[in-house]
Amino acid sequence: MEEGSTHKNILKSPVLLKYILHTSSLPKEDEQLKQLREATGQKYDRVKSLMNVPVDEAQFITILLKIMNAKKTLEIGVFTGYSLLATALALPPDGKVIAIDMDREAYETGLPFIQKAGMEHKVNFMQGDALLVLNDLIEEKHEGSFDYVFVDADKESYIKYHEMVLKLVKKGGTIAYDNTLWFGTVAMSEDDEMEDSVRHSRKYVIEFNTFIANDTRIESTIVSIGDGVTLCRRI
Ligand SMILES: C[S@@+](CC[C@H](N)C(=O)[O-])C[C@H]1O[C@@H](n2cnc3c(N)ncnc32)[C@H](O)[C@@H]1O
Repeated sequence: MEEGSTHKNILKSPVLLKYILHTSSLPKEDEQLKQLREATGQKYDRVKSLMNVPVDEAQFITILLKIMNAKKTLEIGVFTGYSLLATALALPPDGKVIAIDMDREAYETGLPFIQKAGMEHKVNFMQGDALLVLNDLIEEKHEGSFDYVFVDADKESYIKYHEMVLKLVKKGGTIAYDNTLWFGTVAMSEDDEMEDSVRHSRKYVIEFNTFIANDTRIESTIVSIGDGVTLCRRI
């Protein structure tokens, strides 16, 4: 199978994606990440499996976390844990990632690979609705303490997550929002053809992108990797 063809990617040239992956000094894909993706593909249908972040995006997250010297991180939207394991692997030995998802079964599908990679001690999985768990974290005095937050859950709630995450991330810290180019549809016309499921969340992604572009509490840019990642720096 052509490399990259199983991944959701805004970059439409598989040849260029292959070049990028083979011309980076980071390992293309950790063995346990590879196995986690394969196990996800065996358990879930193709559409669901595509929820794992693509390889080039995971590499981008890896280098970002290392450049930042990130230690305390948060993830909203774990699924089977591809971005979670990539994050844990990039953190120093005493690094931590609090990982929130309502779906424990999906997390447990990926857990054996997190364990085999020797990363379980860095992960604190919290099952529940993300808004409620974030509220608990704020009440439990985690305010202003996270170096990095990755948001990859329901697009309808991105603006609400943003308000809560702004309380949790430290000044100068980074927030990354996944899927903000939404298959490229954010720049398409309302009348263009697209699947109903894509059209449904597109509206929320566009609202979120406009909101972020006008939020003076952060600096932000949209990076055209994966399905689009909005990087924010809390001022
Ligand atoms: C796109 S997937 C995450 C993919 C993951 N980052 C990866 O790389 O494998 C989105 C996840 O968000 C979770 N989710 C959606 N809405 C949620 C909510 N309100 N609270 C907690 N988790 C939620 C879903 O259960 C799903 O597992």
